[in-house]
Amino acid sequence: MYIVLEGIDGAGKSTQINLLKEWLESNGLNVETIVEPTDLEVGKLIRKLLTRSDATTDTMQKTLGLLFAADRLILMDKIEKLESENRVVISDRSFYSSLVYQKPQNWIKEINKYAKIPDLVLLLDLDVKKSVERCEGTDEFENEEFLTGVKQNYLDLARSNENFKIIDANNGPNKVSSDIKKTVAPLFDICKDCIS
Ligand SMILES: Nc1ncnc2c1ncn2[C@@H]1O[C@H](COP(=O)(O)OP(=O)(O)OP(=O)(O)O)[C@@H](O)[C@H]1O
Ligand SMILES: Cc1cn([C@H]2C[C@H](O)[C@@H](COP(=O)(O)O)O2)c(=O)[nH]c1=O
Repeated sequence: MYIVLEGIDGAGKSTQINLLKEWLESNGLNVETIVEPTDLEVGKLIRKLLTRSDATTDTMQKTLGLLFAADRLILMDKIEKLESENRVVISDRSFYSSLVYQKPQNWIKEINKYAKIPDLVLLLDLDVKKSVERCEGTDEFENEEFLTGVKQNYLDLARSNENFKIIDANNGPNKVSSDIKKTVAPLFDICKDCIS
């Protein structure tokens, strides 16, 4: 099972991944987490480029699109292997991030054609103002105008992809966590009504 958490910057993905992992493990499942961009060479280069003042220009976005796709491709064999060992793979972001942050969409789809489609995408939907407040502002993407477009792109994707579930990320971390558990529980035959 390949579960992905998506959302604009600061939506609470890493907080919720930790809580979800702990809860699934307490229910007897083996869980492995992964993060995009990775901490491998390409991922490190991406993190550096994200702080450049020209990171949102058309040319740099295409460059980043290619780098994100390459960084992601390295992870695909690892995900397959973990799944074959019956591990639940929870990922912080996926190719859907490229579809909403980079463009043009058809080209992004093409260069990500070998990326694995997640079984479930939990879209943490947060108000853009809250996102900007939560972020440190080190990356060029962390501004209200850019993230307003990204949030809309996510909602459009959620509408056209059945593997998406929208979670209201404006609530406190415990409420967000219980909403996520209720969404995930049926996949593993865990009692939904036992979640507080
Ligand atoms: N539900 C919540 N309510 C209020 N603050 C939260 C909530 N969830 C997370 N935070 C805080 O918001 C900040 C960003 O959270 P987190 O790192 O989990 O988000 P993220 O989506 O992984 O961020 P990024 O996209 O920047 O990696 C942290 O300071 C975290 O403590
Ligand atoms: C995978 C991926 C990520 N991004 C952007 C989204 C964020 O602004 C940063 C990643 O940092 P975070 O710690 O997850 O906030 O990169 C992107 O534009 N395209 C992608 O494919």
